[in-house]
Amino acid sequence: MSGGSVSECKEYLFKVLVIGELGVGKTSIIKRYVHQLFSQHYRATIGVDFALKVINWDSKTLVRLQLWDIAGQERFGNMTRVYYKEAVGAFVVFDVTRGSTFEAVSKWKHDLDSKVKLANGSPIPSVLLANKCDQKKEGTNNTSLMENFCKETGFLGWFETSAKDNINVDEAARFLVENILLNDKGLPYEESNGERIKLDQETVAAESRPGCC
Ligand SMILES: Nc1nc2c(ncn2[C@@H]2O[C@H](COP(=O)(O)OP(=O)(O)OP(=O)(O)O)[C@@H](O)[C@H]2O)c(=O)[nH]1
Repeated sequence: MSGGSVSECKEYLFKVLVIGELGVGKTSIIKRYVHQLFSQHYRATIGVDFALKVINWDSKTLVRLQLWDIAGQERFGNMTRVYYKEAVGAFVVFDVTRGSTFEAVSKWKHDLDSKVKLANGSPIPSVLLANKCDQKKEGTNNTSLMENFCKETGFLGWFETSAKDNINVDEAARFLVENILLNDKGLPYEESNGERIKLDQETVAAESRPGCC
């Protein structure tokens, strides 16, 4: 009897945080990524919300990306330590139309790095999202400034995103997952088995998983 193909398949559950100031578009980015939806209507997130994206990464790897949408109003409170626990990656989001939200990025990054680490003590991989780029003033090019900022603050990289126009959302997620997989620190799904985090069924959207494993 031939065998082995099932056991060769790896499944991961990655907890990824989405943090940043109030109203920068955290919920919208997740909605765009998971449901391909966008709404102009603003409803502040209270506490934390979850969404799940299942990615057939390749023929042997399935990634369950659990996105934790942490309300901007939860800023640096005691609860963030609880929310951050066991995260293996993060997006820090700011709104390109509001400078104050960019100024707050360093604080979010510092808060993140002080509260969660990889098993080897390194900061978890994080990516900076300059959201609402559909509203960016024409002719502004901050590429070198942003690259320097990422180097100084320890972000792996940055993307201009628009949840509204679906710009770079998938690309940013792919980039982060690639880096998380390099660390390979996610728990194999069998070990975590859904017990670690109870998902709110109403906010969970799982894609079907054709073809993999
Ligand atoms: N033009 C534009 N508007 C956006 C974009 N992303 C989000 N918005 C709008 O910005 C507002 C806030 O978006 P949310 O996704 O609720 O922001 P949030 O960061 O989750 O807010 P909190 O949960 O309160 O911290 C909403 O009115 C969205 O429609 C974008 O890429 N472009």
